[in-house]
Parts: sequence; structure tokens; C-alpha cells
Amino acid sequence: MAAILLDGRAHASRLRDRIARQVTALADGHGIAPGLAVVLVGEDPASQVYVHSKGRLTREVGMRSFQHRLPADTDSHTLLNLIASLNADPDVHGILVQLPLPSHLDAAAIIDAIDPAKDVDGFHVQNAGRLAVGLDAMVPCTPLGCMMILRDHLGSLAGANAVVLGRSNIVGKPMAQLLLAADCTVTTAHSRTRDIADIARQADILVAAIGRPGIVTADWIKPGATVIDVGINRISDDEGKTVLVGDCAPECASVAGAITPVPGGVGPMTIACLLQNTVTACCRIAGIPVPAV
Ligand SMILES: NC(=O)C1=CN([C@@H]2O[C@H](COP(=O)(O)OP(=O)(O)OC[C@H]3O[C@@H](n4cnc5c(N)ncnc54)[C@H](OP(=O)(O)O)[C@@H]3O)[C@@H](O)[C@H]2O)C=CC1
Ligand SMILES: Nc1nc(=O)c2c([nH]1)NC[C@@H]1CN(c3ccc(C(=O)N[C@@H](CCC(=O)O)C(=O)O)cc3)C=[N+]21
Repeated sequence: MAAILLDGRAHASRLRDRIARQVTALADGHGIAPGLAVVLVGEDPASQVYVHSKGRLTREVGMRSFQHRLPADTDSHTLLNLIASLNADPDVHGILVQLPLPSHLDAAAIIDAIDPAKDVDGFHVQNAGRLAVGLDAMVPCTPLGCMMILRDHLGSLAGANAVVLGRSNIVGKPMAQLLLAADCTVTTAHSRTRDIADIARQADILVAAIGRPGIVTADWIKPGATVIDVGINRISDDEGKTVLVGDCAPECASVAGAITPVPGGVGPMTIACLLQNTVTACCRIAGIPVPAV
């Protein structure tokens, strides 16, 4: 039987509608407009596309968008000065520095300079630590979006065997933390994991965040499992056209119970969660609750 397709695009669109209502309530009730600053260093074409669509969707929900495009040879001093000015700017509630950064810049040091209260990516060690110990934190957007899709489809996740493929700081590790907080039994696998297909096949919930097209094949999947495909891989199709594919091969959909498509799955949820985190950051900074609308 073919898997249910978990439509991230539709879910993200509903989420953005709610965010737009929250933004209206903040304007009407408090005279505040949440603002998101996105910093892009260099001219990576994929990053330019993301930054452009983040700006468009930010304005679409009624928030303010500030974009800073810096040349690829920007030095760390200049970038740190920009971050300091965004930290101090009362119109800016969220700061995102697009990754990857050019190799001469130390991404960890740059992220460390962002005010944790404005770290809408949730990449700052303070936010990673707060998530790990169960305190209120800014939660990384991609894992947050994956959790929303899972909860929408499954309801309670308690007791499920969850396997996360990948252990990066931006996807795999925070994903595992969130699944653990939702009472799953969590296994994290990576490039040094032995018998990875056997481990993946134990999963009621399988999250693939490796970044290799089609590495997850049908034999990695427990029949009926819920599969979240985080991978975004650009490959050439038979006619030489560039297409976007996930980490899961197409035949996975004939074994899984439900699966997110690529494109149209996790990606749109990531951007919607970035907007949600900006509203959350704005409300926390202003000391008011997120409007319940
Ligand atoms: N949809 C979205 O919104 C987003 C999608 N992405 C996509 O998700 C994917 C992962 O991103 P990210 O976490 O940043 O990537 P990283 O390259 O930082 O991490 C990849 C992880 O996969 C593991 N890995 C690599 N090769 C293998 C293998 N052969 N078998 C098992 N594990 C392997 C690595 O293991 P090790 O640690 O041992 O090296 C690592 O932990 C990418 O395709 C990226 O484009 C990312 C962010 C957002
Ligand atoms: N500081 C930082 N924060 C990030 O969150 C961050 C980042 N850097 N660097 C790059 C990755 C990747 N990422 C994606 C966001 C949206 C889609 C997305 O919307 N994808 C669409 C398709 C878009 C297309 O066609 O290219 C989809 O899957 O349907 C994909 C990937 C955020 N990232």
C-alpha cells in the first residue's frame, strides 16, 4: 500500500495564517511589529534563493524583514560588528546568519555572538543547552517543523521507537532531543554506525537527515513506519535538469505508512517555524504572552 503523503506545504501555509493573526494581535494590542534580520555572506545560489523566500514570507505575515547581504570576503570583525548592531536594535527580534558561512569565518564564534534571546535558529549554545535540560529555549526550526508534522499525524509519540539518521547540531541532535522530550525511545545513527539499515528498520518514527540522495532504501523501513525526510539534495535528472530529492529513495513510499515528500515536506515547515520563532522571541523580549488566536 502506498504511504500517506504528509503535506508540509499545506501545514506550513496554515501555520503562516495563524502567525499572521498573531502579528495582527500584537500590532492591535501592543503596537509591536516583530522584525527578522537575515544575514547572508557570499553568493551561494541556493542560499540566495532561501534568503529571498524568507524575506517574502516574513513580509507576507506582516512582520518586518531586514536583509543584510555581505560580500564573500567579509572579515569576522565586520560581521561581528553587524551582529552587535542587530543585537542592540529594538526593531530586530530575530537574527539568522545563513549557513554555511565562507570557510575563513568561524561559524561557532559568529553564532556565539548572537543575543540568545534573538537566536531564532536556536543554534546558540545557551539555547542548545536549555533544550537539552528541558528549559524554555529557542528550538531549531527544522526539528521543530518535523515535530509539528509528527504530532499532527500521530498525536502522542510516547513510547515510539524513533531513529534519527544524522547528528548535526542544526538537525540531528536537536531532533533527537525533541523526540526524547516527547517520550520516544531515541537512537541516533551517523556515518560510523554499524548495520545502519537494521537500526533504521526498528523505527516506528524514522527521521532521515544525512544529505545523500536516496541513501535510505525501502529495506531500511519498518512496514507502516512514519518517515520524515529532511534531506534536500540537488541532482541532475535524466535530461540534465536540476531536481530536488530527499534522502529517501522513491520506493520507501511503498513500505512506510506515511512519509514527507521532497520538495513540499519539511522545507516549507522550516521557514514557517522561523517566523513562529520570531514571534516567540518578540513576545519574550516584550514580556507578553504569544497571542492565542
Ligand atoms: N528541509 C530543511 O529545512 C533542511 C534540510 N537540510 C538538509 O538535511 C540534510 C542534513 O543536513 P545537516 O544536518 O546540516 O548535514 P551535515 O552534513 O551537517 O550532517 C550530516 C549527518 O549525516 C551523517 N552521515 C553522512 N553520511 C552518512 C552515511 N553514509 N550514513 C549515515 N550517516 C551519514 C553525518 O555523520 P557524521 O556526523 O559521522 O559525519 C552527519 O551526522 C541535508 O540534505 C540538508 O540539505 C538541512 C537543514 C534544513
Ligand atoms: N542559519 C540557517 N538556518 C537555516 O534554517 C538554514 C540555513 N542556515 N542554511 C541552509 C538550511 C536549509 N534550509 C532550508 C529551508 C527551507 C527549505 C525549503 O523551503 N525547501 C523547499 C524547496 C525550495 C527549493 O525549491 O529550493 C521544499 O523542500 O519544498 C529548504 C532548506 C534552511 N537552512
